[in-house]
Amino acid sequence: MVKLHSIKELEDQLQPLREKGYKVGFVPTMGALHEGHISLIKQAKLECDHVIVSIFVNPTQFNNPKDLEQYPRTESEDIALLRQNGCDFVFLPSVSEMYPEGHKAEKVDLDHIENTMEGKHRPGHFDGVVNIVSRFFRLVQPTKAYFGRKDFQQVAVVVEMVKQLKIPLEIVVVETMRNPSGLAMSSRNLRLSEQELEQAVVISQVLHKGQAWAKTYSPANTLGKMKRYFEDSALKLEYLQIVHPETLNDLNQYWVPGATACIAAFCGEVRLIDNMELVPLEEN
Ligand SMILES: Nc1ncnc2c1ncn2[C@@H]1O[C@H](COP(=O)(O)OP(=O)(O)OP(=O)(O)O)[C@@H](O)[C@H]1O
Ligand SMILES: CC(C)(CO)[C@@H](O)C(=O)[O-]
Ligand code: BAL
Repeated sequence: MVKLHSIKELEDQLQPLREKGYKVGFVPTMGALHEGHISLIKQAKLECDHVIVSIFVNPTQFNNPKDLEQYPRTESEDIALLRQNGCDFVFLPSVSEMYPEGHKAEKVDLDHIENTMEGKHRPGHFDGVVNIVSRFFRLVQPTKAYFGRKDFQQVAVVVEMVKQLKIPLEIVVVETMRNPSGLAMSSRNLRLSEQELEQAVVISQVLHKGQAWAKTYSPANTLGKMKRYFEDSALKLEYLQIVHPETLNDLNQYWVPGATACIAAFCGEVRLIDNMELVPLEEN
């Protein structure tokens, strides 16, 4: 595996591959890698000739400075894991490499998908995501880029961004990997105590309950039941919404294919997100 720190090194390695017409798969991450990230890399290896992973804790997408400061950083373990899993290149740029003086973010109109859930509760978050992901896409120029469904709204934002900026690549969405307890794998899980790890399971439990209730009740009534169930937990709910999979509008009376429940909650000081499709296609 080749370690790359500068844009010049990146370009020197990738340009010859592009000229030969190889398919390049790109997996952007913020490090503290776990099996969820590895599933993205495995998918990329199946579909592409070369796989490049970036590790960059992007300061512009953190609305909370404490969250940025405490974001887990495990670079040497990450590198070992990437080697074991056959990653070809890892790009580890510095902040000044990604945001040189005079850097201008590309502009995308996210109005309808940004003003809810993560966008609403983390002001500026998706501007930061668009800023860095568009920059990575311009530099890496991958054939395909891989994102986890765990960050459901991020996928919608990136798909919209690629459409508006007309970036020629395919976005591949990979299912959420979970611990045996059901808890969605997440780098921030590293910040949970043993007790919090157990308490956090209520997030996936309420989503599964929602799947069952959705068979009988309307979206609004399902949501009410889910919220009441969650009230008894040790976690503090930030939002729980049932949304249309493309517009991200809240659903009320009627189900649509792909209707998805999205949740953000604090487990102690750690903010966790998860989501689950409540109504699969074949049931509509
Ligand atoms: N459990 C998971 N299953 C599948 N993909 C995942 C999972 N967790 C994260 N990813 C994906 O990995 C990519 C990089 O995410 P990131 O490095 O932020 O990790 P993370 O675990 O989401 O961290 P955190 O949520 O604590 O920021 C994103 O596309 C994200 O959706
Ligand atoms: C896509 C991403 C790497 C951009 O910093 C980040 O938002 C993430 O890890 O999901
Ligand atoms: N995986 C989402 C990145 C973030 O929380 O900023």
